[in-house]
Amino acid sequence: MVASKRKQSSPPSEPSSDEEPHALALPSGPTSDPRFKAINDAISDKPPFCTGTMVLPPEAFVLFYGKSDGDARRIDLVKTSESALRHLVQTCDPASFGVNAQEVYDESYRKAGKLDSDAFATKFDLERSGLLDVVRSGLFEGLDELKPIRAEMYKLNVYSEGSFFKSHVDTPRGDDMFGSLVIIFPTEHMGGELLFRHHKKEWSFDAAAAIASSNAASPSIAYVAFFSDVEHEVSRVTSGYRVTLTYNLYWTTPPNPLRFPSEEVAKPSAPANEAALKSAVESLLNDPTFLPKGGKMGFGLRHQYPVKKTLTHVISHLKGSDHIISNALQSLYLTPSIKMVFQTEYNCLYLCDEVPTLFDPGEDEVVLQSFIDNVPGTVIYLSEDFEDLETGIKVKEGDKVEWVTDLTKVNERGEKLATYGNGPAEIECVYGDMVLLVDVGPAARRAARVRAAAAKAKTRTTSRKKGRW
Ligand SMILES: O=C(O)CCC(=O)C(=O)O
Ligand SMILES: [Fe+2]
Repeated sequence: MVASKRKQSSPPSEPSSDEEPHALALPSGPTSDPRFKAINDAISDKPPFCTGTMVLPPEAFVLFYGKSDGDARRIDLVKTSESALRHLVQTCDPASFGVNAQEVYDESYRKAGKLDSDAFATKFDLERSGLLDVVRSGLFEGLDELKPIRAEMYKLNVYSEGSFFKSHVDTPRGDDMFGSLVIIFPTEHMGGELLFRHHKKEWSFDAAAAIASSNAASPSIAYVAFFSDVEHEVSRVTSGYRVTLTYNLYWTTPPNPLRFPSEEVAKPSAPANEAALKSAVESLLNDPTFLPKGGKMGFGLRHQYPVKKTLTHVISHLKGSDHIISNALQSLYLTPSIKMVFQTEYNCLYLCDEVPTLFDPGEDEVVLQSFIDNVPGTVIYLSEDFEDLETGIKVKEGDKVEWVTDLTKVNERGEKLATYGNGPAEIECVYGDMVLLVDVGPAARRAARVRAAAAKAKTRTTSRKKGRW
């Protein structure tokens, strides 16, 4: 079948000549739709990062470094001198970054020194410091605070006067990677704040100021951990030396499940907004005018997730409010699924069940038919009265998607999946824009499901209370 010429009873508006050929025609303003207001109001994110300082024993600040046999040096990053730091800078290589799969050196984008992990050894022991537990509860909420994570050391960086790293995301090094951790040593410096941008919000962290104001009797490091799909940059260092260790953070399985605190032993409370969100979804499902004949609720996810070929791992790796939404739906016996979303020609979205590999980087348009022929998934028509006169395909009532939270970003083309990263993208692992889709069934059947969920929640509370008395 050739790519159909889509004809619609109300034709999609032609982009005007000064518009991008692929200007997004995404479903607009669910956040302002009164039916979805309560849900959107209940979705509040904690910031996508956590920061702090940590007092460490004196040996933790000792660093050995060198690039060839026999030339290793020792430096104590608490008591160091200007000349010792200058030597460290001279030993570093220029730090690169990634534009898609390419490694790039460009001092107008990133100016910093780096040592790979085979050129240094630090006495800072991340495992023993207990910092990973602090990071886990700083980044995650509810039961996710109990999920085990692991860190892999990545690089040592030195930002001397005039150094910076412009806006980027951290390149995924596996589909189980969720974050990055930066340790900033207490070497004197000014500037070099880490700035974050996510969904129209901005934050910054000034590690030098945090260490200075910690007033600890013993020296401390500063740390910042963040979801690595969140855009960030290091502002220009205006004086001194900013010495950092970077780690990639991964989900993992507990090495010894018996040692790991189970839900029964330690149960962090659910995030404060989860109950409000659940009751807002409940009210919507109870509304007989909402998708009366059935259909799907769609939620644009706020984070991106690293993917290789399949998407099956994503549902258990959700971050921030994405995770809270999925939990609320599951507690109402709904089964959300994750789809990778592409905008195609003719005002259509294609929601893929796996990562497509059919892109021709030279193609201007993502052609719907090539998806249909090659990737399992679902066509979503953004116009309600869509009808393809050639094939007779119509939007059926039961196929309708109501976008409950904004679908702000979609993947446009394969080549755009990876962008500016802190290293070259591994071609088989990229960040993707995704949505959470959930079939809600016709109104008549939904009420029973909501009642059953409410009854189950009540039984759970009563039996817990009984146990306690
Ligand atoms: O040094 C920092 O605070 C962040 C560095 C960074 O973003 C990176 O190395 O990718
Ligand atoms: Fe980064």
